[in-house]
Amino acid sequence: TESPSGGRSGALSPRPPVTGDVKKIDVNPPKGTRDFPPEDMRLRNWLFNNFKEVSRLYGFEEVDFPVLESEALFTRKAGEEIKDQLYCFEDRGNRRVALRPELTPSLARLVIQKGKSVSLPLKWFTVGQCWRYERMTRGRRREHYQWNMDIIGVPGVMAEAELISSIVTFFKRIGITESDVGFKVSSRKVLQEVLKSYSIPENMFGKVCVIIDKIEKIPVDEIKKELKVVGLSQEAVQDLLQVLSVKSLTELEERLGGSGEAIADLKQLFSLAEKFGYSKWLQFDASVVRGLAYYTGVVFEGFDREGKLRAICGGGRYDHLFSTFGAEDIPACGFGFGDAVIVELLREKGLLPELGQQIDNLVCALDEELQGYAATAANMLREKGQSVDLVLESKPLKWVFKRAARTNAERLILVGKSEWQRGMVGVKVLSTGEQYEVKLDDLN
Ligand SMILES: CC(=O)Nc1cnc2ccccc2c1
Repeated sequence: TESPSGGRSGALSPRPPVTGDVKKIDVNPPKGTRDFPPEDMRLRNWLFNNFKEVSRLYGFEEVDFPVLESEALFTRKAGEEIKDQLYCFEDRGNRRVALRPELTPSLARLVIQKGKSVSLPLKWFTVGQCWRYERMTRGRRREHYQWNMDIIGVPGVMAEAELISSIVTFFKRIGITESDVGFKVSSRKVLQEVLKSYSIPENMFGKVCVIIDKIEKIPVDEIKKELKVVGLSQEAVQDLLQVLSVKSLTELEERLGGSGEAIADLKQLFSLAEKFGYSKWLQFDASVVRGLAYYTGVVFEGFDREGKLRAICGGGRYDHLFSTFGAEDIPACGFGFGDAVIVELLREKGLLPELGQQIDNLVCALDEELQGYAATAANMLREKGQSVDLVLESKPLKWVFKRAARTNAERLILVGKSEWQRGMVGVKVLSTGEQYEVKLDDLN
C-alpha cells in the first residue's frame, strides 16, 4: 500500500516518525488479570467445553448476564469477603455499579425478571468471568471464570444430589477419580437447629455462617470474638463450635435428636448418592458452611484429598435469596466451579491435556502469479469443511515446511503452474511423507 509518510514499503500509514519517540505502552494486562494467548486459550476451551458438555448431559440450558451489574445486587450486610473486595465504581451516569464477584445474584435477578413467564423447575448454567478488587499486596488474581449450575424451584435434596452428580460426571470426564477428590457435605440447618434454642434474630444467621466459614483461616479465639460481637452468648458460641467437630451423621443425630430437617436432608442425600453411584465421593463434614451468606440448607465443597489446594468448587441451597431482592421466595440451589484450582489439580496429577493447533491443510502457491489459484483451492477445501491455513505471501518452501510442522498441518497442498494447467494440485501428507497429485475436485 502507498505510505505517504515514506515509511517502510507495505507499512500502514500514517506511521509515527521512525525516530521512535513514541513511549512504549505497558503490554501486560491490568494487575491481577490474564491474557489468553492461543496455547492458554486451547486449554481454557478444553475445560469450558467439558463444563458445557456436562451441562448439556444434565439437561441444563445456558444463560448469560452482563459482567457489569448494579452494585445493589451484591451489597449484602453479612461481613462477606466477596463484599469487601467488590470491584465497584460510579459510572458516568453517577450510578453505583460493580463488576460481578459471583453469578448467582444475576441469575436470581433474571429469574425474577422472567417471573411467571418461565415454568419451574429451571435448570440453568453459565460460564462467566467474575471479578474482585484486592489490594495487590496479596498478588492474587482479580478475575477468574466460574462454571455455575443452578436448579430453581425444587425444594427437595434431589436437586442437590443432581448437582453433585453433574460435578462427579465432570471430574470423571477429565480423569479425576474419587481417590483424587471428594465432597465435604453438611447443612446449615445443623447450625440453625443448634441456634434455635438461643433466640438470635433471623438476619444474624448469615453473619454467623460467614464468621464460622473462617474457622480454618483465622484463630478460633478470633472466631469466638466475632461471634460475640454479632450477639451470641458464650454458651451459644460453645455449642456452635462443638457441633462443628461432630464426625458422623450418627453422632449428629445423637447431638440434635432425630426429628430435625438437617438430619433428614443429609440422610436422604447420602441415600441418593448411593443411587447416583457416587457415594465414595461424599463425606459428611459438619465444619463445612461455605462463605456466602445466602445459603440456607445443604452446603458442599469439592476438595483435593492431598489437602494441598483450596476448595475446587462449592455450592448449596439458597431458599431465601429471592426475598432479599424483594420478590417471592423460590427454593433454589446451585454451585460455582472456578477455573484456577482445577488447573492446579490437573497439573499436580499430570492430567493436563496436550493441545496443539490442528490444521487440515496448509495451502501454498509455488509462485507469485499462482496466488489466486491457491485461493481457489483453499475455498474449495473450506466449502468441504476442511480447515485451511492459506499462505498469503510468496514464501520459500523451507519457510512453508517449517510452518506446516509448527501448526501440525495434516497435509501440504502445493499449487504449481504445470499441475494447475492439468487441473491438478500437489499433495504432501506430512505424517507419512507420501506425495501425490490430485484433481482439484477430488480434493477432500
Ligand atoms: C484462585 C483464584 O483465582 N481465585 C479467584 C480469582 N478471582 C476471583 C474474582 C472474583 C471472585 C473470586 C475470585 C477467586
